[in-house]
Amino acid sequence: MMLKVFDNKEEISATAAQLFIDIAQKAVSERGRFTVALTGGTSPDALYTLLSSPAFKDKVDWAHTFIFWGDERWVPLTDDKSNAKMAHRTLLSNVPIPESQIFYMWADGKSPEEFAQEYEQQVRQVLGDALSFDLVLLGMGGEGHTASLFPYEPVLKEKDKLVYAYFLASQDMFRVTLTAPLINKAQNIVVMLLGESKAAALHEVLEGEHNPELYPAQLLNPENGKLLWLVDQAAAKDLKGNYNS
Ligand SMILES: O=C(O)[C@H](O)[C@@H](O)[C@H](O)[C@H](O)COP(=O)(O)O
Repeated sequence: MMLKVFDNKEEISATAAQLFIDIAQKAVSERGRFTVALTGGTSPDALYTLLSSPAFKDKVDWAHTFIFWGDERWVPLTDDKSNAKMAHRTLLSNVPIPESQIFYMWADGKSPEEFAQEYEQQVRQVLGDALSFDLVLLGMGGEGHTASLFPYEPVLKEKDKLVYAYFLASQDMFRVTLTAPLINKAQNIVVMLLGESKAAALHEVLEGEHNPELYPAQLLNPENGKLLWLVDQAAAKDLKGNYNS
Protein backbone atom coordinates (compact mmCIF):
# COMPACT_ATOMS: atom_id res chain seq x y z
CA MET A 1 0.00 0.00 0.00
CA MET A 2 1.12 3.53 -0.74
CA LEU A 3 -0.47 6.80 0.25
CA LYS A 4 0.34 10.21 -1.16
CA VAL A 5 -0.88 13.46 0.33
CA PHE A 6 -1.56 16.50 -1.87
CA ASP A 7 -2.47 20.11 -1.33
CA ASN A 8 -5.55 20.15 -3.51
CA LYS A 9 -7.79 18.42 -6.01
CA GLU A 10 -5.86 19.76 -9.01
CA GLU A 11 -2.71 17.99 -7.85
CA ILE A 12 -4.55 14.76 -7.10
CA SER A 13 -6.25 14.87 -10.49
CA ALA A 14 -3.02 15.60 -12.36
CA THR A 15 -1.26 12.72 -10.59
CA ALA A 16 -4.16 10.36 -11.23
CA ALA A 17 -4.30 11.39 -14.90
CA GLN A 18 -0.61 10.64 -15.38
CA LEU A 19 -1.04 7.28 -13.64
CA PHE A 20 -4.06 6.46 -15.80
CA ILE A 21 -2.01 7.20 -18.91
CA ASP A 22 1.05 5.24 -17.74
CA ILE A 23 -1.04 2.20 -16.78
CA ALA A 24 -3.01 2.40 -20.04
CA GLN A 25 0.11 2.62 -22.19
CA LYS A 26 1.81 -0.27 -20.38
CA ALA A 27 -1.31 -2.45 -20.62
CA VAL A 28 -1.76 -1.78 -24.34
CA SER A 29 1.89 -2.42 -25.14
CA GLU A 30 1.99 -5.64 -23.08
CA ARG A 31 -1.48 -7.09 -23.63
CA GLY A 32 -2.97 -5.12 -26.49
CA ARG A 33 -5.69 -3.45 -24.44
CA PHE A 34 -6.45 -1.49 -21.31
CA THR A 35 -9.26 -2.40 -18.90
CA VAL A 36 -10.43 0.09 -16.31
CA ALA A 37 -13.27 0.40 -13.81
CA LEU A 38 -14.36 4.00 -13.23
CA THR A 39 -15.75 5.50 -10.05
CA GLY A 40 -18.52 7.95 -9.25
CA GLY A 41 -18.80 10.61 -6.60
CA THR A 42 -17.38 14.09 -6.92
CA SER A 43 -13.69 13.19 -6.49
CA PRO A 44 -12.95 12.00 -10.05
CA ASP A 45 -14.69 14.67 -12.17
CA ALA A 46 -11.56 16.80 -12.59
CA LEU A 47 -9.55 13.68 -13.47
CA TYR A 48 -12.05 12.74 -16.18
CA THR A 49 -12.09 16.27 -17.55
CA LEU A 50 -8.30 16.31 -17.65
CA LEU A 51 -8.12 12.97 -19.45
CA SER A 52 -10.37 14.28 -22.21
CA SER A 53 -8.49 17.58 -22.54
CA PRO A 54 -6.32 18.24 -25.62
CA ALA A 55 -3.11 17.82 -23.61
CA PHE A 56 -3.94 14.28 -22.42
CA LYS A 57 -6.57 12.81 -24.72
CA ASP A 58 -4.21 11.45 -27.39
CA LYS A 59 -2.00 9.71 -24.85
CA VAL A 60 -4.55 6.97 -24.23
CA ASP A 61 -5.28 4.41 -26.94
CA TRP A 62 -9.05 4.67 -26.62
CA ALA A 63 -9.64 2.20 -29.46
CA HIS A 64 -8.13 -0.48 -27.21
CA THR A 65 -9.65 0.72 -23.92
CA PHE A 66 -12.50 -1.11 -22.16
CA ILE A 67 -14.50 0.86 -19.63
CA PHE A 68 -16.40 -0.67 -16.70
CA TRP A 69 -17.65 0.77 -13.41
CA GLY A 70 -16.74 -0.15 -9.86
CA ASP A 71 -20.31 0.44 -8.83
CA GLU A 72 -23.49 2.11 -9.85
CA ARG A 73 -26.80 3.30 -8.53
CA TRP A 74 -29.55 1.40 -10.31
CA VAL A 75 -30.97 4.41 -12.15
CA PRO A 76 -31.19 5.26 -15.86
CA LEU A 77 -28.09 6.77 -17.42
CA THR A 78 -29.91 10.07 -17.81
CA ASP A 79 -30.56 10.35 -14.07
CA ASP A 80 -28.38 12.80 -12.16
CA LYS A 81 -27.69 10.06 -9.61
CA SER A 82 -26.03 7.88 -12.26
CA ASN A 83 -22.28 7.54 -11.80
CA ALA A 84 -22.01 6.90 -15.52
CA LYS A 85 -23.75 10.14 -16.42
CA MET A 86 -20.94 12.24 -14.98
CA ALA A 87 -18.25 10.05 -16.56
CA HIS A 88 -20.01 10.29 -19.89
CA ARG A 89 -20.30 14.06 -19.77
CA THR A 90 -16.75 14.74 -18.59
CA LEU A 91 -14.84 11.97 -20.38
CA LEU A 92 -16.51 9.36 -22.53
CA SER A 93 -18.41 11.70 -24.85
CA ASN A 94 -15.17 13.56 -25.57
CA VAL A 95 -12.80 10.72 -26.49
CA PRO A 96 -12.80 8.32 -29.47
CA ILE A 97 -13.82 5.16 -27.65
CA PRO A 98 -16.06 2.63 -29.40
CA GLU A 99 -19.47 2.52 -27.70
CA SER A 100 -19.23 -1.30 -27.67
CA GLN A 101 -16.29 -1.02 -25.27
CA ILE A 102 -18.24 0.92 -22.64
CA PHE A 103 -19.95 -1.40 -20.17
CA TYR A 104 -22.54 0.69 -18.38
CA MET A 105 -23.89 -0.79 -15.18
CA TRP A 106 -27.48 -0.30 -16.17
CA ALA A 107 -30.00 -1.81 -18.54
CA ASP A 108 -33.64 -0.99 -18.97
CA GLY A 109 -36.21 -3.68 -18.29
CA LYS A 110 -34.01 -6.03 -16.28
CA SER A 111 -33.89 -6.78 -12.61
CA PRO A 112 -30.66 -5.62 -10.98
CA GLU A 113 -29.86 -9.21 -9.94
CA GLU A 114 -30.33 -10.54 -13.47
CA PHE A 115 -28.27 -7.65 -14.79
CA ALA A 116 -25.45 -8.32 -12.32
CA GLN A 117 -25.14 -11.90 -13.63
CA GLU A 118 -24.90 -10.62 -17.19
CA TYR A 119 -22.39 -7.96 -16.22
CA GLU A 120 -20.29 -10.66 -14.58
CA GLN A 121 -20.29 -12.59 -17.88
CA GLN A 122 -19.14 -9.46 -19.72
CA VAL A 123 -16.38 -8.91 -17.17
CA ARG A 124 -15.28 -12.53 -17.60
CA GLN A 125 -15.30 -12.24 -21.38
CA VAL A 126 -13.18 -9.12 -21.48
CA LEU A 127 -10.80 -9.91 -18.61
CA GLY A 128 -10.31 -13.61 -19.40
CA ASP A 129 -9.12 -16.11 -16.83
CA ALA A 130 -6.95 -13.70 -14.87
CA LEU A 131 -10.01 -11.55 -14.04
CA SER A 132 -7.61 -8.70 -13.46
CA PHE A 133 -8.48 -5.12 -14.32
CA ASP A 134 -5.48 -3.01 -15.24
CA LEU A 135 -6.92 -0.23 -13.11
CA VAL A 136 -9.79 0.12 -10.65
CA LEU A 137 -10.50 3.71 -9.64
CA LEU A 138 -12.38 4.15 -6.37
CA GLY A 139 -13.55 6.77 -3.91
CA MET A 140 -14.51 6.34 -0.29
CA GLY A 141 -17.50 7.61 1.66
CA GLY A 142 -17.18 9.33 4.99
CA GLU A 143 -18.31 6.15 6.78
CA GLY A 144 -15.73 3.98 5.02
CA HIS A 145 -17.68 2.45 2.13
CA THR A 146 -15.99 2.00 -1.21
CA ALA A 147 -17.60 1.00 -4.50
CA SER A 148 -21.04 -0.13 -3.22
CA LEU A 149 -19.50 -2.11 -0.39
CA PHE A 150 -21.50 -0.53 2.41
CA PRO A 151 -21.10 -1.31 6.13
CA TYR A 152 -22.72 -4.52 7.37
CA GLU A 153 -24.22 -5.45 4.00
CA PRO A 154 -24.05 -9.14 2.98
CA VAL A 155 -22.07 -8.17 -0.13
CA LEU A 156 -19.03 -7.73 2.11
CA LYS A 157 -18.91 -11.48 2.69
CA GLU A 158 -19.40 -12.44 -0.96
CA LYS A 159 -16.68 -14.82 -2.11
CA ASP A 160 -17.99 -16.26 -5.39
CA LYS A 161 -19.83 -13.57 -7.30
CA LEU A 162 -17.76 -10.98 -9.14
CA VAL A 163 -20.66 -8.58 -9.53
CA TYR A 164 -23.40 -8.20 -6.96
CA ALA A 165 -26.72 -6.37 -6.89
CA TYR A 166 -28.72 -5.58 -3.78
CA PHE A 167 -31.21 -3.19 -2.28
CA LEU A 168 -29.51 -0.63 -0.08
CA ALA A 169 -32.32 0.18 2.36
CA SER A 170 -30.55 3.20 3.88
CA GLN A 171 -30.64 4.89 0.46
CA ASP A 172 -33.85 3.29 -0.78
CA MET A 173 -32.23 2.15 -4.02
CA PHE A 174 -30.62 -0.83 -5.68
CA ARG A 175 -26.89 -0.88 -6.12
CA VAL A 176 -24.70 -2.88 -8.47
CA THR A 177 -21.08 -3.33 -7.49
CA LEU A 178 -17.93 -5.25 -8.23
CA THR A 179 -17.17 -7.44 -5.23
CA ALA A 180 -14.01 -7.22 -3.15
CA PRO A 181 -12.54 -10.49 -4.52
CA LEU A 182 -12.74 -9.11 -8.08
CA ILE A 183 -11.44 -5.65 -7.16
CA ASN A 184 -8.51 -7.26 -5.38
CA LYS A 185 -7.40 -9.08 -8.54
CA ALA A 186 -6.66 -5.74 -10.21
CA GLN A 187 -3.13 -4.74 -11.21
CA ASN A 188 -3.72 -1.28 -9.79
CA ILE A 189 -6.29 0.08 -7.36
CA VAL A 190 -6.28 3.86 -6.98
CA VAL A 191 -8.49 5.46 -4.32
CA MET A 192 -8.98 9.23 -4.49
CA LEU A 193 -10.42 11.10 -1.57
CA LEU A 194 -10.71 14.64 -0.45
CA GLY A 195 -11.98 16.62 2.48
CA GLU A 196 -12.18 16.58 6.23
CA SER A 197 -15.35 14.50 6.18
CA LYS A 198 -13.19 11.53 5.15
CA ALA A 199 -10.46 12.02 7.77
CA ALA A 200 -11.84 9.88 10.62
CA ALA A 201 -12.75 6.98 8.33
CA LEU A 202 -9.41 7.10 6.53
CA HIS A 203 -7.62 6.87 9.87
CA GLU A 204 -9.78 3.89 10.91
CA VAL A 205 -9.41 2.15 7.56
CA LEU A 206 -5.63 2.41 7.49
CA GLU A 207 -4.66 2.53 11.15
CA GLY A 208 -7.61 1.21 13.15
CA GLU A 209 -8.50 -2.33 14.15
CA HIS A 210 -9.35 -4.67 11.31
CA ASN A 211 -13.13 -4.50 11.10
CA PRO A 212 -14.21 -4.45 7.45
CA GLU A 213 -17.87 -4.89 8.36
CA LEU A 214 -17.70 -1.40 9.85
CA TYR A 215 -15.06 0.00 7.47
CA PRO A 216 -15.51 -1.85 4.17
CA ALA A 217 -12.57 -0.06 2.52
CA GLN A 218 -10.40 -2.31 4.69
CA LEU A 219 -11.31 -5.07 2.25
CA LEU A 220 -9.03 -3.44 -0.33
CA ASN A 221 -6.08 -5.78 -0.38
CA PRO A 222 -4.76 -6.55 -3.87
CA GLU A 223 -3.61 -10.14 -4.47
CA ASN A 224 -0.71 -9.20 -6.72
CA GLY A 225 -1.33 -5.61 -7.72
CA LYS A 226 -0.74 -2.24 -6.15
CA LEU A 227 -2.99 -0.15 -3.92
CA LEU A 228 -2.46 3.59 -3.98
CA TRP A 229 -4.34 6.20 -1.96
CA LEU A 230 -4.32 9.76 -3.33
CA VAL A 231 -5.66 12.06 -0.63
CA ASP A 232 -5.65 15.72 0.27
CA GLN A 233 -4.31 17.24 3.49
CA ALA A 234 -7.78 17.53 5.00
CA ALA A 235 -8.55 13.82 4.50
CA ALA A 236 -5.10 12.89 5.86
CA LYS A 237 -5.30 15.04 8.95
CA ASP A 238 -6.02 12.21 11.44
CA LEU A 239 -3.34 9.86 10.11
CA LYS A 240 -0.52 9.09 12.51
CA GLY A 241 1.81 7.22 10.17
CA ASN A 242 4.37 8.84 7.92
CA TYR A 243 3.37 7.81 4.42
CA ASN A 244 5.19 10.29 2.24
CA SER A 245 8.65 8.92 2.89
O1 LIG B 1 -22.36 5.66 -5.38
C1 LIG B 1 -22.22 6.50 -4.51
O2 LIG B 1 -22.95 6.66 -3.53
C2 LIG B 1 -21.08 7.44 -4.63
O3 LIG B 1 -20.52 7.35 -5.89
C3 LIG B 1 -20.09 7.18 -3.55
O4 LIG B 1 -19.71 5.82 -3.47
C4 LIG B 1 -18.90 8.06 -3.69
O5 LIG B 1 -18.03 7.58 -4.67
C5 LIG B 1 -18.16 8.20 -2.40
O6 LIG B 1 -19.08 8.48 -1.39
C6 LIG B 1 -17.12 9.27 -2.52
O7 LIG B 1 -17.77 10.42 -2.88
P1 LIG B 1 -17.02 11.78 -3.21
O8 LIG B 1 -16.06 11.48 -4.33
O9 LIG B 1 -18.10 12.71 -3.62
O10 LIG B 1 -16.33 12.16 -1.97
